[in-house]
Amino acid sequence: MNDALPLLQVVQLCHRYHRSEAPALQDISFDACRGEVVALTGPSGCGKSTLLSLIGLLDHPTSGHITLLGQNLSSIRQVPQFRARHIGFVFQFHHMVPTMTLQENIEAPMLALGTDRKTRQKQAAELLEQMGLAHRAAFLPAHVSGGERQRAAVARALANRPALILADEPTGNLDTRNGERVVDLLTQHAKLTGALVLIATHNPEISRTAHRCMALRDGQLISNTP
Ligand SMILES: Nc1ncnc2c1ncn2[C@@H]1O[C@H](COP(=O)(O)OP(=O)(O)OP(=O)(O)O)[C@@H](O)[C@H]1O
Repeated sequence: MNDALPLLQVVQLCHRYHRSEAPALQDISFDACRGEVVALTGPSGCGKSTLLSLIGLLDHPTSGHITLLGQNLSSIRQVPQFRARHIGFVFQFHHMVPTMTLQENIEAPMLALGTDRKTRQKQAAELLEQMGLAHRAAFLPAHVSGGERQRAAVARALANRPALILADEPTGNLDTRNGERVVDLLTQHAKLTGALVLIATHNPEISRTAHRCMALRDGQLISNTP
């Protein structure tokens, strides 16, 4: 892909859920580049999660198109593989597999791509170290703190070194200190790897520290400011 092109291009995106009267998204257009941290803000129900789910190939738009890494998402044949390779997700609730240790949870996305065992173990150990979790590698999610679980969820999202991280209220369930740590880790990752990080949030601190803030209201993009 040409590095001068935006990593993500969203063009006239509209989405209407089955049987709902008002559209969840209306005519959304924007570009975003490698290494950017973009906060997506707006009141509850304005369309933030919907936008992330369309960009993350979890749903199909009613109209408009999205280009990621130079590829129109509607033309992608092997969606699970594309998603696993290029997109990392962080949600408000961690969604870790409860019967797997933190190390195993972090290795899981690499296993899905067929990464060999030695590489998986090495990369998971490095990520655990970066997240300050090396001492928790062999613990089950239920046996660590909420902040540690969420950092492990961030590590899992970064495991395949995706070009795009989609984070939906990643600090919504954390206290201020743990929330800041999660955002710092995502920001550091964007800087080091050139990944684009999109964070849907109600947290004003994230909007303040992001490189750019996009505000939605009633499904429309009402501002897009550095
Ligand atoms: N699966 C669904 N079926 C029908 N309507 C939906 C569905 N998911 C969301 N909506 C509606 O789409 C609109 C946008 O919802 P969305 O979850 O994207 O908002 P949000 O900004 O992420 O909200 P929050 O900040 O509360 O998470 C809302 O009116 C919501 O009720």
